[in-house]
Amino acid sequence: MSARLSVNLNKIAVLRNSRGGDEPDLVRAARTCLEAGAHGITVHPRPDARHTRHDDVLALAEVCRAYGVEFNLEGNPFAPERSGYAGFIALCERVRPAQATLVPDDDAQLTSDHGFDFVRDGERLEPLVQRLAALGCRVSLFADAGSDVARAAAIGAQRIELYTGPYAEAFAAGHAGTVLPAFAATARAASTAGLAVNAGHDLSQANLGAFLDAVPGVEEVSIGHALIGEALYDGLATTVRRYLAIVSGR
Ligand SMILES: CC(=O)[C@@H](O)[C@H](O)COP(=O)(O)O
Ligand SMILES: NCC(=O)COP(=O)(O)O
Repeated sequence: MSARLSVNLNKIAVLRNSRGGDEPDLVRAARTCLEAGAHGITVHPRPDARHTRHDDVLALAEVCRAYGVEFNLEGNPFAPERSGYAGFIALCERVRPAQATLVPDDDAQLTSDHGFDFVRDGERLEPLVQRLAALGCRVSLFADAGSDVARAAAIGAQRIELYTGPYAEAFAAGHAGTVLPAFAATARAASTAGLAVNAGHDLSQANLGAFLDAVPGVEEVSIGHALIGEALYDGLATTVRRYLAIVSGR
């Protein structure tokens, strides 16, 4: 089984937002990725709208529908709605993404930096997981290596997404081998509990292959920051094809 590649377009939105206006255009970027063979599109709108915004979510959901690929919407279901941000569940009700990935990130965080504590958060997650499942969304929960993933299965999630930030850091420091066993063990525990496994955060062309070789059964990787950065040098379509070459056959 090859892992599928969902391209996160948040960073294109950051560039666009830095000047206002519509360029670079997220819909064009999504089409470019999909025509290059990407299996899906991911965005993670934040309540402060510093990346993708409500209108982006609607437009990208439409593009994914038109291409027959999965739209993966990420967000914190507990973040309160505010002007310009309807709230994660309301957004899911509006666009019914193929996959809703719940992430416990606060406004103050620069980026996502940990998974859920399923023992502590399980009770309040459960009704939201059920609500999203009733909308027809596959529900994936952001999870740290070593977390109690059986509890994620017990509250009705269908997948976990392994938070790979610590792996990327260890890889960059030359000691990926010290953290990979925990990721592999968590993936195996997820699979035993009936959960499929996604992975994401700071994955790159440099570190992706070693991760997929060591961690069994990863079904999808969502990649944005490194991919969009690499695309500045090599072009978006070429970069997506390079990621596809890495994931294929693993
Ligand atoms: C859950 C996750 O890891 C991604 O959604 C990541 O947060 C995207 O990157 P930015 O936070 O830079 O948008
Ligand atoms: N879920 C992870 C994601 O969408 C992309 O994370 P990153 O590659 O931007 O760090």
